[in-house]
Amino acid sequence: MTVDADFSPLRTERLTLRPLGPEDAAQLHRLINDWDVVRWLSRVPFPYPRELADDWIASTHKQRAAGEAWHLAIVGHENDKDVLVGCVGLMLEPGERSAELGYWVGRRYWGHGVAAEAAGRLARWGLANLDIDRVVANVLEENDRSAGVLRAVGLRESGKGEAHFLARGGRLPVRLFEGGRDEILGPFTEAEPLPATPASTAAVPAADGKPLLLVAACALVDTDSRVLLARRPEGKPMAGLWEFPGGKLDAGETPEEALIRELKEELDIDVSAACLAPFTFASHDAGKFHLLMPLYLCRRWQGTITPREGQALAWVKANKLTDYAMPPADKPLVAMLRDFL
Ligand SMILES: Nc1nc2c([nH]c(=O)n2[C@@H]2O[C@H](COP(=O)(O)OP(=O)(O)OP(=O)(O)O)[C@@H](O)[C@H]2O)c(=O)[nH]1
Repeated sequence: MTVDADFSPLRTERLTLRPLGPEDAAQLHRLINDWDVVRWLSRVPFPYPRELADDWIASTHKQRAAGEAWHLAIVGHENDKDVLVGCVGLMLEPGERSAELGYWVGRRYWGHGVAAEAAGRLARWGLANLDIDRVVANVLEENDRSAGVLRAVGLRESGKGEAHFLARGGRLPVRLFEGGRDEILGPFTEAEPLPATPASTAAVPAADGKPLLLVAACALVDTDSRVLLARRPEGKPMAGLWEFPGGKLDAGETPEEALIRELKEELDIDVSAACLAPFTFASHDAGKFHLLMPLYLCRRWQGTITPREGQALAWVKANKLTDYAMPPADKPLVAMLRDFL
């Protein structure tokens, strides 16, 4: 298997998505030089010259290094061996906060749900790790099978358009698809389980009849008045959104105690309660529950901030906070921080 230092392979139950290597060129060419595959693809010629496989594989590394596109090999496991079965890609749309999803699977691997499994994995990775809020795609008007794949990933049909199909030598009608974070990662309110311990839900329901979820959060502020944001990692509801470090209260904890514990667990820093200054709070209807989140300010801590849960971190100037996509509950907090700092 190709090991690419800049990209850790993504795994699903049956598949591995990894960067393509020169050794994939022959198999890639065997699979894609097939009219039944190419006729559905817009940017692929037919017949497909063997050298193009090498050139295209090389270009995928450049595009990934430039942060423009992530084209990956879909690798399955057959008779205890890894085999290339197709490709999947996500291409950023400059200035749009969206990326275009594309994929193809070799004919002999059709009918096993490979495309949906691979495309779904890459779409979820993209929403959690790239600066996008939407995944878009298009399929040739009569390509019902691919439309089904996109629906399985969580995209919905949003309109009609036209695209150039290289192998067919012209523009043809396409169906446009798109999906946002809620559709592809699952809606926050349904995916988010209520806390296992009742400690962070108040005994008395909120006025709207929903349990109150108590979360303590903290704006760590450095000497340049920048605020630390942490990105919710893949697998959590609202993955890819930026938030203030913190978390739910455990049984018997005060908000300060919860925060001190969370800051240690998430960032490996020691904070004393005396350094946590109450700043403001969020009160937000999150669907199944009502979120009540005190936000503290902290300018002093001990230790080096280290992302212990694999989360991306960013030190952000107050006037740049709105450039970061955050959960809806945080929006009023950002405005207050901007005015204060
Ligand atoms: N820490 C934090 N949580 C926030 C913010 N904004 C916001 O809506 N939340 C919500 O508050 C809840 C905190 O949950 P969490 O999942 O981070 O809590 P946790 O650390 O206890 O995580 P865990 O349940 O995965 O162990 C989530 O529903 C989260 O979406 C924020 O700025 N910081």
